[in-house]
Amino acid sequence: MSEPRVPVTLLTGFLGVGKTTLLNNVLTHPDTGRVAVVVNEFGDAGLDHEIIEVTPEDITLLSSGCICCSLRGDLVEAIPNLLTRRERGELEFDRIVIETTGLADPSPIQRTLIMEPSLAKLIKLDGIVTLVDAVNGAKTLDAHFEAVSQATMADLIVLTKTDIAETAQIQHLRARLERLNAARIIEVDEAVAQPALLWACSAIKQDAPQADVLTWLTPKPDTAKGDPFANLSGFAPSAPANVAVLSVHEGRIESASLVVDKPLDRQRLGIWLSDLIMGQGENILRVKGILFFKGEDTPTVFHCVQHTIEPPVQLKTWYGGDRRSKIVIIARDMSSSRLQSLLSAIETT
Ligand SMILES: Nc1nc2c(ncn2[C@@H]2O[C@H](COP(=O)(O)OP(=O)(O)OP(=O)(O)O)[C@@H](O)[C@H]2O)c(=O)[nH]1
Repeated sequence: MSEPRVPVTLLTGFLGVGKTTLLNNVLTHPDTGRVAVVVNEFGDAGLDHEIIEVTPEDITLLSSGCICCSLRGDLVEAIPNLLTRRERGELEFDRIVIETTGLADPSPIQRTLIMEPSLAKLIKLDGIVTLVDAVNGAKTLDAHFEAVSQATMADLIVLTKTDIAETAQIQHLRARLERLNAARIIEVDEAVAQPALLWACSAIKQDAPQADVLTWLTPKPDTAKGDPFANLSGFAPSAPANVAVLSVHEGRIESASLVVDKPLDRQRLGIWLSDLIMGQGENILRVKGILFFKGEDTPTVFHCVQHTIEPPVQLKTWYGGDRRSKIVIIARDMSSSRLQSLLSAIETT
């Protein structure tokens, strides 16, 4: 059965990173289908909706506030309104992009999109795309936890302003981001040339190709070690020489990962996950994984953000011999040994 829900992409990134510029490039690309845009602007002086180059009817503006803290109610109304207008034939679109304010923490928005019953039946969160400025990104990560949170939440990170950044600056920032998040990192030119890279970048879908699932979970196989899951957590085992000392904000972020050889019990794993989220939800930025359950031929992919568990999805196909479950936790203000011990409890389930 085809997916009736409309895919929604959350486009985030700090103030001035280049969200509107990328969106304009994507919307005018001949390969981009029909996209409805929801723009959230902070304060009364927002102009983004005036400089986005799609027809005004295709843009819904949520102004004077930030959707992560005050305007989630508006979002709950804006999306059904767009879909009603599509049903009436007033608008044509196949996907929705929400451009957040630069100060937005994506996790509460993500929670609204997944958990709000009136939205969950209409839309499917297609992925969180976070833009990071190659010139100013390092300073922004130093100064703003929102920027760290945006980078940590991403299913895909797009480096902007690479045209005016030094090569060393880009490498340095990449290494720093890789320590925060296992998500794939591309440069803005790639996204402009091939906008489809921005879509479906989360692997939470039944027909996700195996390679995409592995990239989503483990984008950087450590070929030197011959173990594709050596970088499972997205954190390098030790800081590469060119990585700056982490900012106080990044210092609050820890991660841990686990690979389990034997098939898991679906019910018990569910209890483990609920206990984790109920007990530690405030601090859990992300849990994601691929799980092989007893008696099931294909694995199940899942992810959670803070208190939100997105409904797990069992993949239709899986080839190859590696049938180990792999789980990553990224959290703030929790030690990696604490995370590791929470994860280890899975092995006794
Ligand atoms: N050189 C260069 N400039 C860029 C790039 N992307 C964006 N800019 C410039 O950066 C400035 C901010 O870009 P916007 O697209 O408005 O950024 P934004 O993230 O939408 O900004 P806010 O909505 O204020 O958060 C503009 O002057 C853009 O022309 C890029 O890849 N390279």
